[in-house]
Amino acid sequence: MEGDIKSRGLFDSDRGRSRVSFVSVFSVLCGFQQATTFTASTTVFKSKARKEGHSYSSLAGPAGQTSLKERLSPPGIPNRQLEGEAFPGIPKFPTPLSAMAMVCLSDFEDYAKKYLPKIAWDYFSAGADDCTTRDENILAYKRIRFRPRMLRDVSMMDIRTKILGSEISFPVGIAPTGFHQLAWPDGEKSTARDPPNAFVSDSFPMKMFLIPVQAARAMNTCYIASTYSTCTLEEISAAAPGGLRWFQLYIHRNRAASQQLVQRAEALGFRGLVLTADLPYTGKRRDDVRNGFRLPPHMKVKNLEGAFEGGDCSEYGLPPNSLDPSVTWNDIYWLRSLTRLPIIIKGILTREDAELAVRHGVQGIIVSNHGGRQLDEGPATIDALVEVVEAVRGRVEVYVDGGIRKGSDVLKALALGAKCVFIGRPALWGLAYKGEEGLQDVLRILQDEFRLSMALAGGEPSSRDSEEQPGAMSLAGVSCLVTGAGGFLGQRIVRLLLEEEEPLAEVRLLDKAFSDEALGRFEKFKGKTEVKILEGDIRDVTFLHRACQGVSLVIHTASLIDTLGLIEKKLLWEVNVTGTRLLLEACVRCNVQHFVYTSTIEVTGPNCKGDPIFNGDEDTAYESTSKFPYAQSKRLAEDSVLKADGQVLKDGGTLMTCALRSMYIFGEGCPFLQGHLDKCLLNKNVYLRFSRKEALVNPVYVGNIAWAHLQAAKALRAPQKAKHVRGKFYYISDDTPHMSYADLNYELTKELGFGIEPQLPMPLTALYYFSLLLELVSFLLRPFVRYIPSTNRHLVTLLNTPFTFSYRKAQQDFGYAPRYTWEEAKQGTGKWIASVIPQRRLHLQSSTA
Ligand SMILES: Cc1cc2nc3c(=O)[nH]c(=O)nc-3n(C[C@H](O)[C@H](O)[C@H](O)COP(=O)(O)O)c2cc1C
Ligand SMILES: CCCCCCC(=O)C(=O)O
Repeated sequence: MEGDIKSRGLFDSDRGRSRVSFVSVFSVLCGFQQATTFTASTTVFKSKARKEGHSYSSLAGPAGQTSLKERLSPPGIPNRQLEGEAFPGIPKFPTPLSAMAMVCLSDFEDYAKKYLPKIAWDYFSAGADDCTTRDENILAYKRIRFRPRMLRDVSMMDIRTKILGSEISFPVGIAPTGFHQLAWPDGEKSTARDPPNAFVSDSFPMKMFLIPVQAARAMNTCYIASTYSTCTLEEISAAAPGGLRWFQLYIHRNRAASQQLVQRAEALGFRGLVLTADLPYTGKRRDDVRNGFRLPPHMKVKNLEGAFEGGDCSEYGLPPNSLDPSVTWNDIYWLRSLTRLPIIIKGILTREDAELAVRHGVQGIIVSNHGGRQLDEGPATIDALVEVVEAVRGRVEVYVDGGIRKGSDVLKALALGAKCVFIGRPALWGLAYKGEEGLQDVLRILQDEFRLSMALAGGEPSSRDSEEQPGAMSLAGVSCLVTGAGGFLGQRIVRLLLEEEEPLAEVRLLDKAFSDEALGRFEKFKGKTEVKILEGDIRDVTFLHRACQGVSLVIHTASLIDTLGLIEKKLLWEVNVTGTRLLLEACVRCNVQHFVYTSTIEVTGPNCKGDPIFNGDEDTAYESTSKFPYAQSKRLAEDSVLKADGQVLKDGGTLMTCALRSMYIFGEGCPFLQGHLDKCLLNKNVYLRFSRKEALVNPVYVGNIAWAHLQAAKALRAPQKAKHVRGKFYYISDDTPHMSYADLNYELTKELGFGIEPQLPMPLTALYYFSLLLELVSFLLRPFVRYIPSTNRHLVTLLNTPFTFSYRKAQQDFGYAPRYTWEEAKQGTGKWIASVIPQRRLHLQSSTA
């Protein structure tokens, strides 16, 4: 059907716009500035002379099998002390080796430096040439300063994050490093074992930050296993089945060997493929040259055993020149043809390469300079991060490694846009200290420091950009299409868009038809923004195509709402599901980048068992069994919207979407409130009680849910926020007190002298079976007459199940905060109800006469 597009420039004057100023609840966490003095406490690389060290030969015993105690026990200290045994009569701690002595990561460094064989230490600590970049990685962090914020309730902080869809306990993973057996006999098996066995921190002062027990105990992090591991991939994955592992690949001249490695890793359950891009040749590490670095005979690059001919393993365990220096960007396509694993490229330092990485379809970027071991005098990674994050604009995840030695370094990296950081050498020092336990200690200290820094800085780095980047959270100059613009919510969204302090370029209002009242209301909010009215059908592809042309943001509220089963399922599907999918397709064709979908709490429930939820959130597990057509149609539509996130637009851009699951919406113009009011007027000004008092829900005021749409749209446009928001759904409630639906009607109007029935018309169970009976009657009559009962089981459950949700995640991720208080919402709505009473009475009189 051809849509009738009435495109009129409604408003041409900009006077009289009301002022909207948004004061973000979450604001800048971190900025950075140059420090005037360097405190350079990291002198370990330069000034500390080594006192003693093992000789290289002590690593390999007669049969290449020296025991752990022999290998790591420092001269003069009995081996048993390493196992925590006390000398007879001497207390177990403090000793220089007890975990209590290890306070920060440099303690582990000191330990490793002191007790590792010199050749191993030198290999681990090596940087290329003068080690300028290696040291700069650390110094650059010291030049960055926080702008701490106060009084922001940091009593509960959730430090979990997700990388490529997998949750990790805090944003630190283990970078790929070679030859872990040089640090600990079990080598990479110990490293792999660590993350899933991680800990719950009980060290002071972290108790006060403990997040809910289940989350804390199930801690996990990501380990990237190197091609140059001294254990096989099979051994590594068997050591910690189920742990989150990625595999790091160097491409060798023997491509078949590389291909086989990739496929082995995928089959073994590694969940990401990290291609290291910065090592076509090995950088010049002077100490390795001086030491004539070779692996001891009992250690091998086990994953590549047999891949190369000849016994010369003089270049880091493999024959010289076995790496392929001819690798190019096109090899990403080759890798893509070998595996379905997400590809993460490691070693990116410039915006140009970041753009190429995105264009070649990688899923993640690790900003890295290989710990300063490759090109010397390139940038510190934390400095390069800023440039890469800007270039990537939220299209793929960005991580960083190099120089992270403190929890506050992690916070800085996150504040500057990294999704997660990786540690290289510190993990090796932990291993050298006590194998997997030592690595756990390193992670625990880093985690505690991170949490403490975050609390002291005043909150989460994800929220840093709202004040920091002027314009980042704005719709200035945007062309926006609002579907369902003539509806109760749509109208309010349009009003807020037109009231934006920084005007949009254009707002297109799409609906099947607009009432004159609605058009009149829009007129009131006229401003600088051009407004176009588009009347047509959401199922009309041509109409949608024209509506989306030249638009960069779509707010899709159009939907048929049906709690009674009044609407034919086919029509409900066509509008709610097919209409949404057609609109998404039109967005892809017309290069619309941002899409906000109005979903509903009914997508979640309540389910037919009436399982309650109190103060739930996006992570609350719930069996959503409702087959009610409206709920189902919204669930499918929401699913399509969230799955569309990341779709490539016709011009090569990316579609970014999110969905807002709205609570029941009340406010001026609410059709449901009007329906209840009519019944109340007919019942001698007493509201019917259709929900029991205990069935607490938290409805949302229309001004607040409309505001959430604008906030979500702004967040999708701001790269720092978009990465958190894209592809996600959010519950949107506000500070309306929790009460039953029936009590809401009463609360809004009690000042007008209305009352409410004290009880349900019959006990809840009876009401439920009565509804079932009516449904049966309706079913039996269907061949003869269409009878829609006034109640049904779904409605009884919906109205009588406690179901409340917090808006905390929306607040965290995109700074949503209700714009109107409950008092304001109540007053505005109450006034509106009062204003419509006379005309409703007249209407009722005439229709009952
Ligand atoms: C001893 C050592 C071995 C390394 N081996 C690898 C490797 O096999 N593959 C790789 O991609 N990066 C390797 N790297 C680089 C690390 O993945 C990481 O980029 C670097 O260590 C981060 O710096 P940091 O040590 O300051 O944390 C190695 C680094 C070190 C120190
Ligand atoms: C021939 C390349 C050897 C690399 C060994 C591991 C590594 O990346 C490193 O930096 O060391």
